[in-house]
Amino acid sequence: MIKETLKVIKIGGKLIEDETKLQAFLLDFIALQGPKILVHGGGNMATEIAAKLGFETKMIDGRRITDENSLKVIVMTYAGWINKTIVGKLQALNCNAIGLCGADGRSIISKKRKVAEIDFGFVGDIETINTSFINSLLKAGMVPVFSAISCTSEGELLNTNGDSVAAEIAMSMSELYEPQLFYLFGKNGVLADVTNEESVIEHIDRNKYGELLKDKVITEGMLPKLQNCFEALEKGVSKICLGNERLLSKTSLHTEIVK
Ligand SMILES: Nc1ncnc2c1ncn2[C@@H]1O[C@H](COP(=O)(O)OP(=O)(O)O)[C@@H](O)[C@H]1O
Ligand SMILES: CC(=O)N[C@@H](CCC(=O)OP(=O)(O)O)C(=O)O
Repeated sequence: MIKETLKVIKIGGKLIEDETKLQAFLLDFIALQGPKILVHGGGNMATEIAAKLGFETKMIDGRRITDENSLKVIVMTYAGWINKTIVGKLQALNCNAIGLCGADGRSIISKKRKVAEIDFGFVGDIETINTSFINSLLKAGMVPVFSAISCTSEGELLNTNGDSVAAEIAMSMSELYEPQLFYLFGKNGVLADVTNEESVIEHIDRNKYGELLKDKVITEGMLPKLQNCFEALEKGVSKICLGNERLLSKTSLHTEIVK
């Protein structure tokens, strides 16, 4: 049976905070035909708000150490201001968006990460995606907009990297669709030299990924983006691309992850 394409798009913090870039992206997004899901981060804004409240932010390998105070800040920032602002803008463009975190409709159930070498605090690793609930929204013509907050089956909200949320949704939805995954962030793609926007690496396979990790070409926020990509390709995601805010509309520079 040929499955319908489902586009899962993740937008990052730097894009969200730039009004012009966000609007350009949203116009491309609403023009996409067929079922689609938007996932957003917002790490930068959470860090700024936490600083204003006098809380220091610690990140390890692109993931936030989330204590009780930072959990409150991130829930308010991601599931509140950012999620509702994006939904409002999409509704203004006649796109029937619905904003969600993992608790809504038990859509993203996670488990608190066990303390190993690092105690990440209130950070969740995703266990199940409620594919039938998400599909019912899609079938009703809605566009789910997910913030990077998951929830345990006991109702505890947990911080979950937005890149992982997007990858897990794409992988799980492959039961029903042929998902494609797009990461839109502040650069033209994965760069061989992070200071040179023209140095986009057009294709990355497992071997190349290993080399890039070994040579520390991929660091910080790029790590969670690429971590799940090869698993996603094995688990039914048919295409994975990374690029800037115009990735959906243009054919110029970007990175594609290949088997
Ligand atoms: N090889 C690389 N190519 C591009 N960006 C990289 C690379 N290595 C590390 N990065 C960093 O990763 C960042 C993207 O991750 P992140 O800030 O989490 O994005 P977002 O929040 O927009 O999704 C880039 O802005 C850049 O600073
Ligand atoms: C556990 C963890 O790291 N969660 C991320 C979730 C937000 C996110 O992914 O934001 P960007 O896409 O803007 O980076 C964080 O709090 O930064």
